[in-house]
Amino acid sequence: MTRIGVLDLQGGVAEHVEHLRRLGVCAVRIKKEADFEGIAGLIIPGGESSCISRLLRLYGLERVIYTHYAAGLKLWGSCAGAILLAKNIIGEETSHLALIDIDIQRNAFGSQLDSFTIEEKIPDIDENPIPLTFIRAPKITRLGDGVRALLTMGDYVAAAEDMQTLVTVFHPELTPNLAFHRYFCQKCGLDIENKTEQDMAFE
Ligand SMILES: NC(=O)CC[C@H](N)C(=O)O
Repeated sequence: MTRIGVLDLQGGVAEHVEHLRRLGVCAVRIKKEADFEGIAGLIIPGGESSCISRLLRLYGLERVIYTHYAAGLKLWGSCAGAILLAKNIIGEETSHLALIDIDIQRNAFGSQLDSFTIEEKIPDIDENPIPLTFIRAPKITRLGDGVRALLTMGDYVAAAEDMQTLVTVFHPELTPNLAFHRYFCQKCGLDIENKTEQDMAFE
């Protein structure tokens, strides 16, 4: 179980695969049930949550995710992925996978034009500030029991986790920084060396 899957239906797949590769982790593009074999974690990338949700159902992958989740698969949803994993989407009647007890508000910052990148220190993730890119990002507005905030910003939470699932409303895969990918791989039980980004750039 040393591989990490990236759900490859729509959205920012290649960027996650590249970040995992830079960490020396075997990344698997997940398109069908057989691809889940031997993965310790699954990244659900950013993109368009309604589109990814439709494709998940079309290809029968919701059931496969539930089965593997029940067997211990770790999950990370970035942006649209976080929306897909949330138990409750504000203003919508139904949720999608509903595997982490949070409320989330879609498109909470406005349109694509209101995208931005900031740097924040997130002590649980890395000792150095991490660049965070928000693109039509949601806001996490409630955390349920067993869910803890990794980054709170004013009136919303931007990153959170429970025992099995990590959610970020921003896109670590769109910056050169590897801290969130390293953290997720460690959450999945992978033995990631603590190499710096500079070390890896010269490999
Ligand atoms: N960058 C993103 O993943 C945007 C998410 C998108 N606004 C949605 O609702 O799915």
